[in-house]
Amino acid sequence: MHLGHSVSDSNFGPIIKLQLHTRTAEVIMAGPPVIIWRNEVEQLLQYRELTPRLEEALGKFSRRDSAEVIQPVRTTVPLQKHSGFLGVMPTYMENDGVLCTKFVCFYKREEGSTLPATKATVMLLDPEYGNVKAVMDGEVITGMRTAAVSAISAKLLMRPEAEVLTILGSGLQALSHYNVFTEMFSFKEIRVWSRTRQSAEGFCRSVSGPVTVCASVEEAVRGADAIVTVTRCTEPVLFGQWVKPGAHVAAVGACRPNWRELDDVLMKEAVVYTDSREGAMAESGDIILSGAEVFAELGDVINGVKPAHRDKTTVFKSLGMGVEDAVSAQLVFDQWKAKASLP
Ligand SMILES: NC(=O)C1=CN([C@@H]2O[C@H](COP(=O)(O)OP(=O)(O)OC[C@H]3O[C@@H](n4cnc5c(N)ncnc54)[C@H](O)[C@@H]3O)[C@@H](O)[C@H]2O)C=CC1
Ligand SMILES: O=C(O)C1=NCCCC1
Repeated sequence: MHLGHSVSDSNFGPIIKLQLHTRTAEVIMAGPPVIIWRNEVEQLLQYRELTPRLEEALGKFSRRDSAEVIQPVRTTVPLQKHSGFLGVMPTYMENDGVLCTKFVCFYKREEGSTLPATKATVMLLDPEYGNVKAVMDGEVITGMRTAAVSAISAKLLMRPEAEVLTILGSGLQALSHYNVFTEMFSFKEIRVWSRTRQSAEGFCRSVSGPVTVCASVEEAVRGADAIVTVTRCTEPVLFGQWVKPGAHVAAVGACRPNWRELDDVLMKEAVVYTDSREGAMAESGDIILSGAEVFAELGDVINGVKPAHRDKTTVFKSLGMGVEDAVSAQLVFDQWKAKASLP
């Protein structure tokens, strides 16, 4: 460390009358964090760049090397009056110099509510000095990184000859999952089920290709090779008796220990993979209440330490991880700087 200039009161007031490191002065003079809001995040984040970074990050997380990733299970604060939770999701990636926190509020919502299930903000910090470098809208990041991780699970666990994809739910996650699954795979048929035909039809109008609206979950999932569950339900909606043997299920909703999307039959018959074992044991009602065994993390498969049972029925139980937000936010920030021609 070399010492920089002496800064006098006349320049900076009483706050800094110190020998400052040149770098410290730069940080202080760097000004407020940049704000990168929804439209800009949408323009800057692309699956083709995001997905390989997420795959690498899942592998790093599962190595449990504190120089690669420190990411505790998220802290949740109940917002009882609003049937919701605040989740705080810090992550530090020492080797990559990435320090990040996401704040995400998520809600159970009343039957028929059209309010969104989640609202999120992401902060990127300088790990050496602790100043906030960027504040970003977290909605697009949450939508895209969650869908991209489900697509990674399908790449690893779905049968290569898969033809039929079913999406249960028709909200934000349904849309981001449709986008990345159709970008990465070639399905012959895509089906959607939602609680009302109207919202399923609205979903079909919002996407670029043909989607079959199904009247029941059973009709939607019978014979499907890949099933994505992206609902806000708190009781099982997908039952094992309807699921084709060898199908792959990416289960994204039900992120509280007493919430369910999948029934016990499916949980016990399938080989169960998660993003984080600790997260799953703390937060996943589908795992905790069914007593199903977690076979592996996705990162274990990526690292080659656990097999991908493509021949069997597989469930990827996604809870969402801070490291996914950290990698996404760093990518957005890098792209933003490149666009602004900054170092
Ligand atoms: N694993 C992860 O990393 C993440 C999980 N999530 C979870 O994914 C789920 C979907 O999120 P979004 O698409 O953002 O929500 P959204 O509110 O945009 O869409 C939710 C969908 O679930 C349907 N739904 C609501 N209650 C239902 C019920 N009782 N039975 C069946 N369907 C029901 C709605 O009609 C809608 O189609 C939520 O549970 C959310 O908490 C969200 C972000 C990240
Ligand atoms: O990882 C996330 O972000 C979320 N996970 C589950 C619930 C809402 C947000």
